[in-house]
Amino acid sequence: MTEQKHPHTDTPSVDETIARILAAGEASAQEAMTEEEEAKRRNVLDGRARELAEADLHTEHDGDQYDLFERRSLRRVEGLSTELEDVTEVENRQLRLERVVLAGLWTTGSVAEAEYSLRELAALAETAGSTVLDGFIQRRTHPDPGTFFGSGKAAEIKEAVAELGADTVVVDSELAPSQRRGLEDVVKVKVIDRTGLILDIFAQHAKSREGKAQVELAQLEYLLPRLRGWGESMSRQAGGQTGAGGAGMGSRGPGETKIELDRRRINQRMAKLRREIAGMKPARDAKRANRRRNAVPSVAIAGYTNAGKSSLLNRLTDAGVLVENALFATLDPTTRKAVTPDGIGYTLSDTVGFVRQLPTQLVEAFRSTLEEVADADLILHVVDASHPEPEGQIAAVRQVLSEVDAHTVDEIIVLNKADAAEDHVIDRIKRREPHVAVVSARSGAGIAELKELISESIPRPNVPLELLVPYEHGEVVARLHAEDAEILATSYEETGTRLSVKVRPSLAPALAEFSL
Ligand SMILES: Nc1nc2c(ncn2[C@@H]2O[C@H](COP(=O)(O)OP(=O)(O)OP(=O)(O)O)[C@@H](O)[C@H]2O)c(=O)[nH]1
Ligand SMILES: [Mg+2]
Repeated sequence: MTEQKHPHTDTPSVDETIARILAAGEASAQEAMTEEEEAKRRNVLDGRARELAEADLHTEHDGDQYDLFERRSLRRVEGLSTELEDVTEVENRQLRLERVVLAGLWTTGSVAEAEYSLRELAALAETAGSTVLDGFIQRRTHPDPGTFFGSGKAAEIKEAVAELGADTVVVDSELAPSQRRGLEDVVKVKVIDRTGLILDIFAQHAKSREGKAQVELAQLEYLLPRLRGWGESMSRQAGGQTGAGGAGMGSRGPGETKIELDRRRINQRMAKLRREIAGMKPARDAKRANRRRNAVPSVAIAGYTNAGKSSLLNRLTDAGVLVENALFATLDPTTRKAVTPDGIGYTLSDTVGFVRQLPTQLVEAFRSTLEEVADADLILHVVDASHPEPEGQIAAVRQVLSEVDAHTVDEIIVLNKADAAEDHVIDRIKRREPHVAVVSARSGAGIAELKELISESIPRPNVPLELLVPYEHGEVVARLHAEDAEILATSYEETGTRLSVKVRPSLAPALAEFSL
């Protein structure tokens, strides 16, 4: 990511930027910290920034990663867009983020939490293809109703924007439409919020027809209530009809007609998308029903974005799924066949990553995809153990899981990136969680143990049978080996092969004639 990022020598590096974010946070925190604490926090920040900048490392299990090549070749090139003459031109559905300034409000919790959140916003912005120039945190109990930040901070942001030549301010919350507009009027460049940014990344990464439809639906849902803001600016542009005239006049002006037209078009488009998405469900349901009929256990991989879900899928199945050190690399679920060490087959699905404040529009639009997680026999909840605050990520993931009714499914916490994690963090989580596996998808450490744990945790064949299979029916023995049967004992007698097995209920009737 770094190679195309520094067209000017005076462009600050990400590390410098992140360091400044930290400095700003510290200034507002007014907390005395020991040197040691300070050094530790600084490392955490540096590490994060480095991590997203460093070249990706792939294992042989990740395959050729053709998608990654394609995605890289589509990355935005800085400096191609024309400056906005008028901020009211902002068009939500095609954000052109390039040189951005981040700003967040710190209302509750510790300063560290506010920083994690802003640092994550920096990673999100980078994933969307922009260069992060600076970041601000304001300590304030309530957002300003007009401009979100207080007037002093808003002016400071405006100065930074002008000085650094930023074209966008990204706010680390969801803004009310009027606040977004109010802040834009102060800083004079476009303002987008966290939700808009996440939607933009999803739009860039969606590949399948279903994924694209889901993202578009979420974007339109986000846009609809914000239309009024855009409409007002349009009529303002058209000559100020809404100016001093009050609501009556504004609602009858040409701008209003346009809003209504837009609104109707958007509603029609949303209805069409909903129908399309619903239309894709039967194929998925059929697949699921088929799996259920054959009693193939299903395991879903879920977890925070960038936790290593795709890497783990590749490690467990050699699937060659896209692995990228970017947020929301995977949007389209991939399902692969896997087998336990003792030969029981199961399906393993990779899913879209979660994030704090995952836009509700996305949870809704992706509901059909996420329902597969709820339908699984087991969830592998992958956690980046090298992250400074894994517990916060676990909580955010569980929040989304409960929104899609997946919180009752059996769960194994898979502490990934053990190669880069600190032991005390791993110990801390192990003490708190009942089912934990510690692995490194990168090095392969702990993978064998995880496979055993999966094997013990999925529904196993449970109908015990004693069979005597005549030698001329060798195909039956072969089938027992190939199908999901657990072979407990085998002996060879005069009249045939004697087997003590456990099979799935669906297979038992076919074996009745050989039963003892
Ligand atoms: N150090 C270390 N890095 C890892 C490990 N597993 C994955 N990574 C890295 O973490 C980054 C994210 O990996 P992915 O597998 O794409 O993560 P994901 O959870 O699928 O991410 P999304 O699809 O974006 O939600 C990549 O740069 C991986 O190389 C690990 O065990 N150790
Ligand atoms: Mg992934």
